[in-house]
Amino acid sequence: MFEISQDLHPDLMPLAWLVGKWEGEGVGGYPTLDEDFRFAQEIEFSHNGKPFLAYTSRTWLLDEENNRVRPLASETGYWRPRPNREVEVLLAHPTGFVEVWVGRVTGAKIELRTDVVARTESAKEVNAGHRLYGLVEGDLLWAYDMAAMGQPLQAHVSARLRRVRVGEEPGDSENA
Ligand code: HEM
Repeated sequence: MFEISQDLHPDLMPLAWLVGKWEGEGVGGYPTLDEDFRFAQEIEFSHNGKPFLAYTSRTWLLDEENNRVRPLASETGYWRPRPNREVEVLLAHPTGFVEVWVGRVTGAKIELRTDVVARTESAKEVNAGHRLYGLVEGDLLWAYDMAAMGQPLQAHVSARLRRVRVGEEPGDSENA
């Protein structure tokens, strides 16, 4: 992630509440899966003074004692604010997808839908997505619905994350 504190670009004001590091737990499932699951998640939003946020998310399967059993999904990309509180998001997934998302920021809520989902020949069938992000009681809540594996758009995962760091951490690069 980016190195040192820079002033937040003014265009980022609608997204400023995301900047920092978040950790928490979530739940997931899908009609094509045998079992629902619980996961741990860490998200980081950072900036380097330019008008976009860099974003990474990592997740781990949780067992009943909240131990991290194995890594699950991860994703990385950029959040690009546009005029009139619109936002464009680019995401890449190690499972063979790249996505272009478009949406809108309304206060401390962001609603996104996929404009484009591209996938490699070996990736599973994912056709569209919808995401909600919101700041609730100081926590980041998010939910992801997907249309995949021949199923209509419906819930796949959702999570509630606590803020573990506000803004940039000076010397971040030393910890990378
Ligand atoms: C917090 C994020 C996510 C978590 C924790 C998660 C977790 C899981 C788990 C545990 C499975 C069951 C199979 C396995 O163990 O790999 C699964 C299946 C799947 N996930 Fe996710 N996922 C997440 C995000 C996503 C995203 C962003 C996409 C699409 C871009 C996606 C697409 C799929 C697909 C297509 C399947 C296969 C369903 C099937 O085989 O029937 N997931 N996910």
